[in-house]
Amino acid sequence: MSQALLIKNGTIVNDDEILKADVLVKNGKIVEIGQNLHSEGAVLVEADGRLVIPGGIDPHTHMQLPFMGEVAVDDFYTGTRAALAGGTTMIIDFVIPSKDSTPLKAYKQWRDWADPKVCCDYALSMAITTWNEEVSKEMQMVTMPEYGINSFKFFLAYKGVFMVQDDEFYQGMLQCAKIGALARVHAENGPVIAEKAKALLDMGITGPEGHTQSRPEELEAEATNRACVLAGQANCPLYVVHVMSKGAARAIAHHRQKGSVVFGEPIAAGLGTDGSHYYSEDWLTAARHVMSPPLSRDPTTPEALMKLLACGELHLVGTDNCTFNCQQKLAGKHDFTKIPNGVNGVEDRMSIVWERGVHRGVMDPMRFVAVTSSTCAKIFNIYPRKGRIAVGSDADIVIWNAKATKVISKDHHHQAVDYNIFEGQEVHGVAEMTISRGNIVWEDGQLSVEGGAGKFVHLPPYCPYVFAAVQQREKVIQPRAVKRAPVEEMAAAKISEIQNGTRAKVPPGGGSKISFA
Ligand SMILES: NC(=O)NCCC(=O)O
Ligand SMILES: [Zn+2]
Ligand SMILES: [Zn+2]
Repeated sequence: MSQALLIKNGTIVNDDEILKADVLVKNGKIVEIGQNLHSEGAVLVEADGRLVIPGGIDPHTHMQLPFMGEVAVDDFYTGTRAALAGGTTMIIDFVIPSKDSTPLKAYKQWRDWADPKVCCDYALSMAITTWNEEVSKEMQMVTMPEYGINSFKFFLAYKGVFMVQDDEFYQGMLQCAKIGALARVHAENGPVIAEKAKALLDMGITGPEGHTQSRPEELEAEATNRACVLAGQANCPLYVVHVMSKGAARAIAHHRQKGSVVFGEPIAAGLGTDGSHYYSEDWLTAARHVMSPPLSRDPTTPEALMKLLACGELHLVGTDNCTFNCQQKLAGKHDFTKIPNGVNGVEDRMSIVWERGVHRGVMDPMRFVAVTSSTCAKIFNIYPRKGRIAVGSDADIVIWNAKATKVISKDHHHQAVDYNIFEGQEVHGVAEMTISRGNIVWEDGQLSVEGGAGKFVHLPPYCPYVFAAVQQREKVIQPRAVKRAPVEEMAAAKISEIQNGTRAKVPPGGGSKISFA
């Protein structure tokens, strides 16, 4: 049981309100919000001049992911500690079964890895990397309450590794719709990328610049559009992970305007830096930025994505945190297709969004809370337990100092990775204190939390925020049969009409509904 906390004189920001009030926390929950609160024995937290916001939720991480022959260096311990230091109190990590595993086996593996190590709360989303009856059944199983999965991710890239074909993706989405789960998609055209990569290598382009040249933005936009079309055909809600380009964002907006239920997730990397690094003459600098889809080569993309987030065309910010040290990146020193894909972000996401969104005047603080926390809680069906400062909500709270600045650097970040793609960037907006489940875990630049302190959060299916419209649509768009007379009768009547050059007579016994004008 955690000690009671009384947060005094702060300004609470939710996604729809800003108010000055005190917040009382007991036993890991918010128990009272009001003016001039007192509580005997509670630890006082002075928040005058600071914002009191719901802890950030990162919807997209890959802690200790085995990928491309390496294992991501930020594990569930270092990764979630770093998250807390940056004001994120919950992550949603991806279970990614290898082609020869199954969803259930992989689920158990991820829980075994994560449960003893996590420092903040976490939930899981399941990737579907193979398609067969068993996988389809296990999808249903893991959406049961004891497992707590309510979303499945399909890769349209990484041919031969995680990629599924369009028909498998479509069938997977039909199953998602049936079991009340959200489909998520990594949208790139895997087969064409594989062709392009081979052609570039044949030309002698082996460096990280080949990574971006093999993955033109059009291939992300094409796959995003295709995914939205197929989701529409399956009447399944869709969530596009790591939206990296304007074209992909445009495809999402286009389908939303047509009535599709589709959400777009840009990531900290795509908002905070760009793809110019791939052309750096320093191989390591370029390789450190290798991720898929690549960072946009268009320098105006980060600001454009931020504006789309601000106006509601994009919805929430993830990180795709999947970190490989320089030594691991060197696996691709002679062949860019072998550079492990992935970058950092889990620690810096909140400050990057504040700096480039709120500080630069693109979005207001309520929208900041929406895109870093509340919308994620709504989409994954845990709102308002998470994502809101409200009585009854979990006490995952950040005391946010909008005036403070920091310079991001690998030298003092808390991640295990030995570089930072935001190196040297000065950001306004800093998590001064992070409270997780009612415990102060980050204060005065110090972390005090142990592995296993975080808890697994079960995500229930059939989230109304995601499913209300598609469920109603399902009723409206039921396939429709036309009632006709038996084809044999019709054929006989037609033949007789043609032979006699006259109208067919009603056959003995009648019964035909065919009318001839
Ligand atoms: N994005 C990336 O490059 N690495 C992590 C795996 C994925 O999400 O595609
Ligand atoms: Zn991906
Ligand atoms: Zn990812």
